[in-house]
Amino acid sequence: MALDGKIAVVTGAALGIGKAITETLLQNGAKVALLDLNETAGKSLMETINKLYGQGRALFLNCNVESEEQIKAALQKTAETFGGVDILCNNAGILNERTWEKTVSINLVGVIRVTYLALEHMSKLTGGRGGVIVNTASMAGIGPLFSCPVYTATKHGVVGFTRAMAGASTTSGYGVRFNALCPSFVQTNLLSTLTSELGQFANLAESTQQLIDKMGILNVSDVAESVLELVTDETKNGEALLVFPKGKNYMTFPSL
Ligand SMILES: NC(=O)C1=CN([C@@H]2O[C@H](COP(=O)(O)OP(=O)(O)OC[C@H]3O[C@@H](n4cnc5c(N)ncnc54)[C@H](O)[C@@H]3O)[C@@H](O)[C@H]2O)C=CC1
Ligand SMILES: CCCCCC(=O)/C=C/C=C\C/C=C\C/C=C\CCCC(=O)O
Repeated sequence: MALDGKIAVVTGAALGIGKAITETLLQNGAKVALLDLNETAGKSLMETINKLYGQGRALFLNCNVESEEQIKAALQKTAETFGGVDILCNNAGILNERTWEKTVSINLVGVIRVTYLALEHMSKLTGGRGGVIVNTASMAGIGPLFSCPVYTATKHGVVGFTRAMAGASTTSGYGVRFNALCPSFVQTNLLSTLTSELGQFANLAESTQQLIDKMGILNVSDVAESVLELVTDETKNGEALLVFPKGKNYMTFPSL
């Protein structure tokens, strides 16, 4: 899938991995709607984008993925401004084992909520052009992080949702591919604030740090390049792409 002129929506676009995904999609010719609840960071990124790419390639929309109303409005504005939606990157996420219901609401329910509302614009069954959805899960969507059981559960949920939606799309004819991105540890605010967010599992902070030291840390641009692969390679549907500092590979699941 060539990206020239394609229209992308990225959630959690203002910082971290979402910011890098946004920059990579822009560099490859897409127009991007940046959805985030951090208005200060979102507007600042827009200023940079406008200087680099000129006006009209990107649009910042203040949107909390917990709000159906705000998501609907953001998708409508994107479709009106750019002329549809071809690519969705469900990337917004938090790690907080204290406010664990919020973690579920953003990381898992948020992905489902944005996906269903975006499909109204993207699915060929409802007048869309088809396209591709990439969900940022995590390697914790494949294996357990002992210090973050709820975060782990949400990411396993995202991988399962992505694979089931890929099958539903193929069988029903949405014309939309679905893939999950599963990075190991990435240098962002989420990782640097980790120790204060573990709640009742704070005693496991040290063993988690040992795991981080052992696995190493990715930079956001490596992760964004993997998103580009999942977006552009039209053979990929229902995949979970594992991304490590030393390389990447597609997860093989047991066939049932
Ligand atoms: N940093 C890491 O080591 C890894 C992160 N991930 C996942 O990558 C995704 C992005 O995380 P990072 O860039 O590391 O985090 P980050 O904290 O650097 O950035 C997250 C962005 O999402 C936005 N956001 C948070 N809640 C939101 C909401 N309710 N609605 C809209 N926007 C919201 C924030 O304002 C921020 O701009 C998350 O889903 C995370 O679970 C996956 C694997 C590793
Ligand atoms: C705890 C920080 C979480 C940062 C964000 C994230 O999603 C990173 C995940 C990276 C890798 C974890 C994946 C699987 C766990 C593999 C082995 C688990 C060993 C058990 C343990 O000590 O936790």
